[in-house]
Amino acid sequence: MVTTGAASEVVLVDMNEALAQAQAQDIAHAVPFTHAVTVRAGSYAALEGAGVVVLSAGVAQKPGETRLELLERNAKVFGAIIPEVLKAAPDAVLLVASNPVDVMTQIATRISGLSRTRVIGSGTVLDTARFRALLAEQLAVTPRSVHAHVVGEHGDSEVLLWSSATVAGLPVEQAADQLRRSLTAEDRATIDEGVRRAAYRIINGKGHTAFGIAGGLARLVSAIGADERMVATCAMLTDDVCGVPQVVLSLPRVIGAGGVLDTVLPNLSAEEAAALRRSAEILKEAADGVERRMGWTS
Ligand SMILES: NC(=O)C1=CN([C@@H]2O[C@H](COP(=O)(O)OP(=O)(O)OC[C@H]3O[C@@H](n4cnc5c(N)ncnc54)[C@H](O)[C@@H]3O)[C@@H](O)[C@H]2O)C=CC1
Ligand SMILES: CC(=O)C(=O)O
Repeated sequence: MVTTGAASEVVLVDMNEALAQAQAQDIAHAVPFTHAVTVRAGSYAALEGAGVVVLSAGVAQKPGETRLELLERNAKVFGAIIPEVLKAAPDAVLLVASNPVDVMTQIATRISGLSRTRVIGSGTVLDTARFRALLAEQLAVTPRSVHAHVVGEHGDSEVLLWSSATVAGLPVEQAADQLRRSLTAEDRATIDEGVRRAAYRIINGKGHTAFGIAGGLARLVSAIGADERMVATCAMLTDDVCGVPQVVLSLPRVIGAGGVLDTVLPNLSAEEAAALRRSAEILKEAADGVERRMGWTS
């Protein structure tokens, strides 16, 4: 947020106060090279007046662990922090990053009691970025010129929408032909694996992922602050996805002041629709299970 000027003030709140202080100081020392942003650590009370609160507290995956395995532990963390956040910043948009981000968005919606449009999960924003980056590399163009989306779970069952992916208005296969680049079934499988398994690989190498999600969250904060009506694949509680009712997952959403302003359902091939339905079923089952175990439903 500091390097892009997404906010004028950034406050870090963490149960580890010494860590929050140290991070805030370190980041503040980058400000002379970036934008006019103030950065500080604080208690929940310091969130007063915040337009957006990013929820990223909790535990992260260890090497080999799936995102869904974090569910129980992070649900308890949200039970503790969301009431505190809302006391200080009752009008903020909640932007959820903690994993499993889709189900955590459902939990945040329930605990906060806010309108579903004000509780956004970063969802597959990062996977969409990874898809665009890998396709761009394959086609030798900049990722900004690749229009492609990942929908469904931010996790193992996510769905890469190859059928609607375009470059210069052309389906990617035709663009690859004109650009004299290979895009065989094998290339596509490599890209699919590269997107779907990216977090596992990065966590194996450095213990956590940070830069990609930071870029995505900062971009979403800008879009909300400036009422941009930017389309991004964010997670939100949705009435029906391919026949699965009341499920939180990612679809292209219009993001602006106040949160999610609208949702667009892309054209899906039969295979993509079946995969999205499967992803919705997995998330629904995980969310229903944690709601039962936390005693929120009978
Ligand atoms: N949505 C996405 O695309 C991504 C999500 N993540 C998720 O974000 C979360 C955080 O990841 P990292 O920053 O790498 O982990 P981390 O362990 O470095 O940071 C988590 C922080 O939460 C704090 N915390 C824990 N319980 C708390 C409580 N009750 N109140 C206040 N603070 C509390 C800890 O003190 C710690 O500093 C994880 O769930 C991770 O899986 C990480 C990267 C990408
Ligand atoms: C950690 C995580 O969810 C990611 O980098 O995709």
